Order: sequence, then C-alpha cells, then structure tokens
Amino acid sequence: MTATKDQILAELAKIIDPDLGRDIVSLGFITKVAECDGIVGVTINLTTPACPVKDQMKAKAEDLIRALPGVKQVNVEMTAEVRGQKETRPIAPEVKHIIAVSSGKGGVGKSTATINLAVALAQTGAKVGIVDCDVYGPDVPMMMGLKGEPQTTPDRKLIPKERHGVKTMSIGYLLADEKPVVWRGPMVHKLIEQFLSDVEWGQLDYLLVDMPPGTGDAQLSLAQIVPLTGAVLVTTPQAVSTFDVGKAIGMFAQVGVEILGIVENMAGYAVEGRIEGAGAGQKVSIRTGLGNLEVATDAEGIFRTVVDVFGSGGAQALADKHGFPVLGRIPLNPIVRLGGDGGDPVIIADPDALEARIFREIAGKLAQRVAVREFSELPILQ
Ligand SMILES: Nc1ncnc2c1ncn2[C@@H]1O[C@H](COP(=O)(O)OP(=O)(O)OP(=O)(O)O)[C@@H](O)[C@H]1O
Repeated sequence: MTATKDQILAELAKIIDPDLGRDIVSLGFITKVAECDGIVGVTINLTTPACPVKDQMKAKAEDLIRALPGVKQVNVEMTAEVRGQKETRPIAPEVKHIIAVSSGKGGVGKSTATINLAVALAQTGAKVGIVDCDVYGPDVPMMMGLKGEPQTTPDRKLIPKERHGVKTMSIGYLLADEKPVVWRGPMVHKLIEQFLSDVEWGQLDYLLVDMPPGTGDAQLSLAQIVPLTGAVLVTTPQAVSTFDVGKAIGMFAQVGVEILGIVENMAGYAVEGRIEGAGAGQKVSIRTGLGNLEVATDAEGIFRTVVDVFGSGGAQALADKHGFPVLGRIPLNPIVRLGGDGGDPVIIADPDALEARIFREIAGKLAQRVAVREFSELPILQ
C-alpha cells in the first residue's frame, strides 16, 4: 500500500506557518504533490525567499511524509514567490513592494541600513532595488561602490546600476561631484516620480527607498505618488533621535502608511579584551565616559561588555507605544563604517560578523512582515 495524495496533503496540513497562523495547505503553498512507487515529491512555495523558518518547514514536511505507510523516499522542494501588492499601481507596476526607509534625524545610519538590508534580501534570491532619494546626502553610490552616469534605453528610460545583486538608482549618479544643489519641495517630488516611473526597474520583489532625513515633503510626496507597502524606521537609541522618529511616525500615520518596524542602529559599542594569565572572575574596571563599568573575566581571561554610547531602549519604547516591532539592533562597530566607505557593505565584506548576521535577521523579519501584510485579508478556509 502506498500513500495517496490526500494522505500526503493531510500530513502537510499539520504544518502551521508561524506568522500567518494557518496551515500551509489552506494557504495554497503546496504547488506540487507527486507519488510513484513509494517515492514522494512535494513543492512548497513560500511567500518570500527570505523566510527564516524555511529549513525547519522542509524538515518537518519530510518527517511527516516519511512516516506514512509505503513511503520509501521523500523529496521536498522549497520555492518562493513574493506575492504582490493588492493595489494596481500605474507607476512601477512590475515592482511588488515599495518600502520607504526613513529616519527622523540625519546621520543615524539610514543609508547603511537600506543597503545592507537590500543586499541581504537579494542574497536569499529575491529581486531587489534601491532608489536613493536622499537629495541632501546621496550615499548609495559610494556605499555600493558604483559611480558614473546611468545608461538609457532607446525610449530614454534610465537603466539602474547593479552591484551585489541589487539594482540602484541615485540622484548621486546624476549630479556633478561637489556641486551644491538647493532642493525645493516640488523638485524633490518630481525626482521621486521620475525615479519610480522613468527607470527601467523590470520585475522586482522589493524596492527600498532611501528617503532624505526628516519628516518633510519627500515622505509626503512618496506616499502620494505610489501606494507603499510600508515604511521601515531607523533610529539611534538616544532620546533626540527617537523623538524625531516619533514625528516621522505621526507623519506616516497621517498619510496612511503602515510602519513595518524599527531598526535601532549604533546600539552599543562592544568592548572586549583579554588579561594575560588571568583566570575566571578577575575584576576589570573600564572607564567609559558614562562612568566606570565593572566586568569580570571568564576562564580564559576574556572580558566583554557593551557600552551604550547613545543610550538604550529608545526603539523598544517607541515600538511598545505604537505597536510595531523592533526588527533588530545593530551595534556601533567600525567594520560597518569601513564597509560603507569602501563600497562593499559589511554584509559582503565581513559576512560572518555579528553586524552582518543581525542585518540578515532583520531582512528576514522585514520580508515576513510584508508577507503577513499581504495575506492578512485572506479568507479563512476550513
Ligand atoms: N552601526 C554602525 N557602526 C559604525 N558606523 C556606522 C554604523 N551605522 C552607520 N555608520 C556610519 O555612520 C555614518 C552615517 O551613516 P549613514 O550615511 O548610513 O546615515 P544616514 O542616516 O543615511 O545619513 P544621512 O542623514 O546623511 O542620509 C556613515 O559613515 C556610516 O558608515
């Protein structure tokens, strides 16, 4: 006796997508079930290639099907297809999700976050682009190691410049170096419109928009020009930055843009050292400028602590107040800056670094949030 398709589907229906809270059969994730002489082939099509529980789901499906009578071999293939926005959008219709990356205050690491998240999403297999609308400091070209004027198609559309698997368009490609430009509101509006409609983006799963800092015209323009999937906020932990982000939250609420989550950057500086010959428990006093920190060595004489240079807990407080998640906290570390300055973001230059790992986790959480938003209006199948 061999397992029937119905039996296989009944087993797969025991797998619940943790974010959507429903089983993967009723969600329509099973795109293929085949059985022949005890060999079972199944394809599970997830909502994003960046799904953090992909491997667990695959293992669970294999275990469940293997336990059915007559099954000798199981092949579970995991695929992914980012489901698009429900709104039909005349501008950039081939782009499934447009996500603003915004900060209340300048210099908090908005461009750094945009680039590392975009590369992290692309590394999972998603099609990703970045629009750099930060007219006051278009850092994307330098941080992505790209420069020069973009080429155009025969119908005069700009061709995005591509590196690390991410398509980019930046005002920085179009401005002569060092030449100051005074940007007025209508000019910024026009630029955003052009970057969305006159650039040959092709099919994209996620287009991240690096916004100018602040809560001004640019954010309003973007929300008016295209329906956004949502916004990601970047802040440093201290009160003045989180205060400015509070204003950004109010502005996005006014124009009906959902906050997908907040990234706390420069969240503590990791201090680590070793005292030659010391065993466990030797006390070390570290002078930090925020007072002395007392730590103790471990068995190898190593001590570690985090200095909260910019304070702590600001993002969590905002998240608790407004009901969106903290997507992650990136420590302050020169390797993040060096990656940005050198054109190879830390996620490429130092993929095993803690900061790179955190950026990958944040990208996974962001993709999940987008998928949940997309599925939130699905009818419940019984
Ligand atoms: N976690 C970090 N650790 C160390 N340096 C960082 C970190 N995050 C960002 N930086 C550095 O801080 C500087 C400002 O970052 P970035 O340009 O990303 O900020 P921004 O918010 O986009 O700024 P702007 O307001 O100019 O657009 C850059 O030199 C960047 O490399």
